Amino acid sequence: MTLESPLCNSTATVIFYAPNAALYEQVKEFYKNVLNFTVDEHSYDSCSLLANKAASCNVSAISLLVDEENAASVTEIEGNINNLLSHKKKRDWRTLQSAISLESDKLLAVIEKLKNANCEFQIRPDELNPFEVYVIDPLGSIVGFTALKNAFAVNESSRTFKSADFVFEGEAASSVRSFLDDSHSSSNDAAVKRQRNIAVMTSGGDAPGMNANVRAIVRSAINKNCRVFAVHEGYSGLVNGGPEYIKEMKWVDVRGWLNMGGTNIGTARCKEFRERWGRLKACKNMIEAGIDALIVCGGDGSLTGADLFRAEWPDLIKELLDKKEITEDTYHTYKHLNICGTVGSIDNDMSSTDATIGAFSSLDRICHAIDYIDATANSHQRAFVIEVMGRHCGWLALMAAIATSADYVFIPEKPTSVDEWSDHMCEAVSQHRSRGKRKTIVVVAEGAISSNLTPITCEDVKKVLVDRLGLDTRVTTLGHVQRGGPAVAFDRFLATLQGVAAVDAVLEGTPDTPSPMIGIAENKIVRRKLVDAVKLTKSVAKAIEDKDFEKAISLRDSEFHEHLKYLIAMNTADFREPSLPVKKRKNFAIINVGAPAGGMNSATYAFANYCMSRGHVPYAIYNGFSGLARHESIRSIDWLNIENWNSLGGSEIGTNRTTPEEADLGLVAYYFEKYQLDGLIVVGGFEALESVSQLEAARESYPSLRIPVVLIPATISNNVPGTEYSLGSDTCLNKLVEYCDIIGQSASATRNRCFVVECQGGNCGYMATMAQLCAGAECSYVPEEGISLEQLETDIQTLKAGYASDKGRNHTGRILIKSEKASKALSTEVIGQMISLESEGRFDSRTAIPGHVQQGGIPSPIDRTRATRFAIKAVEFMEEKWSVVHNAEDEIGEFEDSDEVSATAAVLGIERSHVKFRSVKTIWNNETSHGTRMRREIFWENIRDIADMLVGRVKI
Ligand SMILES: Nc1ncnc2c1ncn2[C@@H]1O[C@H](COP(=O)(O)OP(=O)(O)OP(=O)(O)O)[C@@H](O)[C@H]1O
Ligand SMILES: O=P(O)(O)OC[C@H]1O[C@](O)(CO)[C@@H](O)[C@@H]1O
Ligand SMILES: [Mg+2]
Repeated sequence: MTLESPLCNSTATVIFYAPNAALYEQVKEFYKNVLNFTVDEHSYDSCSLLANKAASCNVSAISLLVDEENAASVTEIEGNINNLLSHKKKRDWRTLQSAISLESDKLLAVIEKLKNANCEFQIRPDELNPFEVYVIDPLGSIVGFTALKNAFAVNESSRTFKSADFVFEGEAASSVRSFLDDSHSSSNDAAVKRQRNIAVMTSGGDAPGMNANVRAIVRSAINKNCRVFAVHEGYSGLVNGGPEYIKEMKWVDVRGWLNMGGTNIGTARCKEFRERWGRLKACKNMIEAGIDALIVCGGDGSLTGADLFRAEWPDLIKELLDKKEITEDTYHTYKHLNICGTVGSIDNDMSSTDATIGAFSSLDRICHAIDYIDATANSHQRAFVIEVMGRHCGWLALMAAIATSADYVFIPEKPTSVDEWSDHMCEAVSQHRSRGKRKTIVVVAEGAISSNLTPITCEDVKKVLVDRLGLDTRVTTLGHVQRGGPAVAFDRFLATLQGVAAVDAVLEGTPDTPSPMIGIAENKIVRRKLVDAVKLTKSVAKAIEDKDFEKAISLRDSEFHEHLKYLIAMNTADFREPSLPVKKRKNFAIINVGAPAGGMNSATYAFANYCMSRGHVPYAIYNGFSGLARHESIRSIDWLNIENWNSLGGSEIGTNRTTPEEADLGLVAYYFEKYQLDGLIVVGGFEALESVSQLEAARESYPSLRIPVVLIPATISNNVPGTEYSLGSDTCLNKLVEYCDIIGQSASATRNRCFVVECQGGNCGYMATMAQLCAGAECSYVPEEGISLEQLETDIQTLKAGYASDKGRNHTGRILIKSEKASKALSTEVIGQMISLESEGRFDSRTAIPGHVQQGGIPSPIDRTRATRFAIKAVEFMEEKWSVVHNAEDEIGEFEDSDEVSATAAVLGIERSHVKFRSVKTIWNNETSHGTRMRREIFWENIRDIADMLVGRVKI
């Protein structure tokens, strides 16, 4: 049914499905006679029809009552709605709710009508100055009317208030049904009664990003009509209970938390919770505080505790009932524990997720420290033994060793025997020294062991280096420095998305759904069964205990396994006998194309080392295709020359945007022939994709180009078709977020000031969107959306309202992010001036442009380690595909192209949860927007919605 309201400034369409005729009539009656909507009638007798309708018309609200029988269709509808959102970019969808803007006199007319019709409704904040009116339709959906131009702005308190009243998103059957029950039975307070109480806790060792996680949980939950409580001091807070430990959180309470290290709600290692009596107390305290759902952010220990609590809950609550400590009613209300884990720990030791919140921040601290130590080690020709945290997990040590090209690493998952470890290490170190290396770095995980499970300490390692190799050796234990400081961008992103997903998960949870844990697989946030994740994590510990190290490694995620294999190969490069027989050894080359991006040098480093370990000759083509064509700038790579490249930004081999056709395709092919190249890795952005596409298309004409070619996307814009991640985008994002933190601090200190920060990214709004999410900026303007005056005005109104409601120390610096190409007419400067003019003297604005700073600097550990992984995968791909393209000839010796052959020119990218090689031809022909020089499909749109939601932005 589509209804149009003459009361509205613009058409408001409500679409609904009611499972029976009586209810259908009731709803129609309500909209038609009570709210005086004009009715344009259609009848829908199935959920799918409704879904189709939803997909085909301009719907701004949807009202659904769904019974159990139709639950499956709800999923279908939600699927359709999501499709609709992603394809048609309709951003004004709200399920199970509608918000209608009216002139204030019309609003008063609505109130009159509701009164006359004897409807239950609420007016907020009060009758004298009403700006929001709510009424519940017979399906249980909230219809809101507001006299304000935009329903979610105004000021902090009303924003919280408003959003708290508006959402029953995606919950479908159970919540709507009980909403309906409540609204039949009782008073104006129905909405308040329906609110769920969600508690959030941080537990175990603190980790950067925990605050971002709590912030996202608090705001997302408030936005979904829930009350949120923080349990302070981890499980101790739950065991002790009471208002001192379990405190309600409001929207403003988490302001500014995004970039704070540690955890502001405290954490603990709580012995009592390990005991049943402690968990019984926790159970009672949770019930007394009225908590319906608990989200625990912590490491493997905390989530093991959470899983145990979940398993025991029925017994615990029954015991409380039997002892008459709770009533029968309470027992029934809280019979099922609704619990969810978000994984926060620097150790990255939890199975079923690629990363835990805090791990990459910690890795960042470690890499910085080792980069610094490198300089002093090099100066004195010393050896350094560096102990890093990670408890029983070697992830931090392994990744740090890769990112800093350490000489050797000790991790618990791959021990050697007591007799052998010193020989192995000494062989690697002495070979590196004999090739001219002046320094030695050995990374030791704090949980390092030998294969009989005896610990290997830094002092043990030092003794061997001194006694056997005579090296001047120092030990550095990095300690808790690794846990401190602000979260890196990735952890803010991970923590925020996990927080939002956790709130969704607990709201969708039913007694029958298994408790979830939120993790990440490559680039995709995933929901896993907590019980399985805990089981798998325990099995790693058990495998180590049983000395089954192969199994331990296989049980860690596949990325861990791969990284370890690659590190071992790279570390023996150039001195062990290559692993391939002579006849399989090849000549492979690497080239950089486009603007510089963090990680380009790591890719060259890993490419060269891995090639050497296999027996291939690694060539570098210097200064792009133009360098090759004009100056024959191609040389084989010398091991010692690239030794410190991992920590260098920019491109050591030089990069430019010239494509082979622009440089001279014939000459390029000639040099490929001359150097007998068997494969090429191109590292770069859009021009690199174009280059690979040209090389692939020219195979028919030039036999020397009939070789596998792999594009490793590398550009800060992250706009390369065929991937959701490009090298350099993480480094850039960190630079930008760091910059925004500093600018934000300046804005805060100056009190009434905001900054418009302009960021790079070409025609792609990815960087601006991510910076908005990770820096907590008020909004971001991107080329894909442009800047409408209406949106700008709304954003300025929100800013004004925000500054007006700031009090005392609550003054916060506000930042707006603008992509350099968001608008042809509205420059950053103009936007800044408009804000200043519109602010009527209440605040002022400044602009800030970080410019090319975003391209440079020390590459982030993510870019370094992914570059390593991708470069080695690319070599493996070339080894595998060489014969496919080399032998692609028909009977008379002509080149014979086919899908299989053309797919040997590939993009190595991340799409959702997978790392994939995909045909450049397919990507170039079907997925590339050649005019705007970027991928056609936008994969980060939901990130924009989340970023906006968490700062309460109103989107027109
Ligand atoms: N098996 C368990 N049963 C009950 N509670 C547990 C269990 N394991 C851990 N916990 C609870 O979780 C708390 C934190 O666990 P732990 O010290 O192992 O840290 P973590 O969550 O693994 O984080 P991190 O390793 O990052 O410090 C413990 O102090 C305890 O209260
Ligand atoms: O801070 P604490 O309690 O000394 O614990 C240190 C441990 O915590 C962690 O930092 C996180 O689990 C481990 O890496 C380390 O072993
Ligand atoms: Mg742990």
